Amino acid sequence: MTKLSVNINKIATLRNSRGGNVPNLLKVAEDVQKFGAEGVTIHPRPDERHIRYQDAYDLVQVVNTEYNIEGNPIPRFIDLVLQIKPTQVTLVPDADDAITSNAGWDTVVHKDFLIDVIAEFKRNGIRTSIFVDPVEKMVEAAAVTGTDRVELYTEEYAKEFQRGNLNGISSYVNAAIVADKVGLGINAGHDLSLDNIRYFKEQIPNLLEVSIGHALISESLYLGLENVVNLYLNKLKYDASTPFSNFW
Ligand SMILES: CC(=O)[C@@H](O)[C@H](O)COP(=O)(O)O
Ligand SMILES: NCC(=O)COP(=O)(O)O
Repeated sequence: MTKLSVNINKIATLRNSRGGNVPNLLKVAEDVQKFGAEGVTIHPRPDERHIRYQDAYDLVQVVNTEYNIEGNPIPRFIDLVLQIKPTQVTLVPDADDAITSNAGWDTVVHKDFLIDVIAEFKRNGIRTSIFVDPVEKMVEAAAVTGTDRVELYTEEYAKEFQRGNLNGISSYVNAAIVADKVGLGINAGHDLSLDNIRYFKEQIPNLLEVSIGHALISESLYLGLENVVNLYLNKLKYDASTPFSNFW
């Protein structure tokens, strides 16, 4: 079975744009789990432009499914993860100024560093995953680091799928076969959506988990828009000349 972990970064982005607590991040985390999501993902970045480090601590009270924390293992991030001890940590090599994650690890070049960080997380009972491009060599080298899983970076797949190129899946299928061979579990994420998720899952049956944020939150807006516009219209039906017109 493939677990769905909902990335709630975008909820924090929206909240931070006004400085208050709307939308309420903890309530959204509670709700997505109530609606069936099997995990909650956050990706705090050093500038805290969306998820704040304090959010990561606060979420501990409400995440009762799998808690996945993603990020670049700089010292502050490592400390945060070791204090919280989430279900899983996903290591992503993103630059401080990256708008979003834009590359997987070079697991060959960074092998020694990854071995050390992963050992530390695993000593603390935290499952580990490394964000990688669907490149066989990177998956093979990931296995050497001792990680439990890799997360396949799916932006390229999503782009090709949108162009109508179903062959865009082939490097992912190969990477998944290699991961299986070297004993790594397979997660996937980035730009997965209602449009492209089914084909991905069909082609990679041993997919353990997907983390989805940007599209899922956007789709929730689109799919909820009609309902909310109508709720407002109903509220506005009140007419002062017939004071009881809004009572039904
Ligand atoms: C690793 C990955 O692909 C996601 O964590 C993605 O980076 C989400 O982060 P943003 O919500 O900041 O785009
Ligand atoms: N690990 C991927 C993730 O958490 C969500 O990425 P996206 O759906 O926001 O592109």
